[in-house]
Amino acid sequence: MLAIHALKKSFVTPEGVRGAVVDVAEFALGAGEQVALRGESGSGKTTFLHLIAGILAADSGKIMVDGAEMTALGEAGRDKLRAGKIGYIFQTFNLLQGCTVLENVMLGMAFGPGGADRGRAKEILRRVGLEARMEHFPRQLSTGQQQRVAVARALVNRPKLVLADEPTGNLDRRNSAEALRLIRETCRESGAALLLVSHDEEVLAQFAGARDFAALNRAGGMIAEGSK
Ligand SMILES: Nc1ncnc2c1ncn2[C@@H]1O[C@H](COP(=O)(O)OP(=O)(O)OP(=O)(O)O)[C@@H](O)[C@H]1O
Repeated sequence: MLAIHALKKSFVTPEGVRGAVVDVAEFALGAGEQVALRGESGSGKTTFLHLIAGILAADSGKIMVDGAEMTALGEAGRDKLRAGKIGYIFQTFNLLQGCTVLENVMLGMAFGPGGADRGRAKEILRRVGLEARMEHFPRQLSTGQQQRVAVARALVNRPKLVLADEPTGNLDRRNSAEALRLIRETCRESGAALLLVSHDEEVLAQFAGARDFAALNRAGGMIAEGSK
């Protein structure tokens, strides 16, 4: 489902210093597999997930997603591959405040393989328990409900791979447990693989054998002060 080989990404700081942020030799995820990575702030985890999703272009290396090579594509090709195969759940939800719950989910479908499908959007919103909230705006929802919209948007296109970046970081303990359960259940139901990154030990404890992203990433994430 996901295979990564010799993946590298560096950034140039405003001071003109180039530093390696991601350097991952090998990483793989099987179809339907659920894996958690323990990643501290600054470890490069968001950059890693953005590379997999094709939001960022890699400097070198290879990322294969469901048989397609993300790293061989330009920006438009990466956007298309992401829309077709990947769902992304952000810590900050990334909902459009001027759009209703239903519109937020339908926008997520607009670039997907089947185009916008109101019936499917409603079905997934019912699945996450937001049947009565479809015409509400994000600000009218609790944070836990907003994250459920984000989960629905990530899953609406039936992606093969779901990436979750600190998905419970803005939720209290009860909502966090609920959101995690919902993410795992909906991924399982739709056969999507799940790659979740978090520093929350309670979240990580729910996954058998959560791995340290720091052990995987030879670059160590943070660009060191004064490094060249
Ligand atoms: N576009 C960019 N230009 C320059 N440096 C960047 C850029 N994006 C990220 N970085 C740097 O790369 C390093 C890792 O950032 P990243 O966002 O991947 O960390 P993270 O592990 O997700 O941390 P956090 O949880 O705090 O977001 C940081 O030192 C950051 O300053």
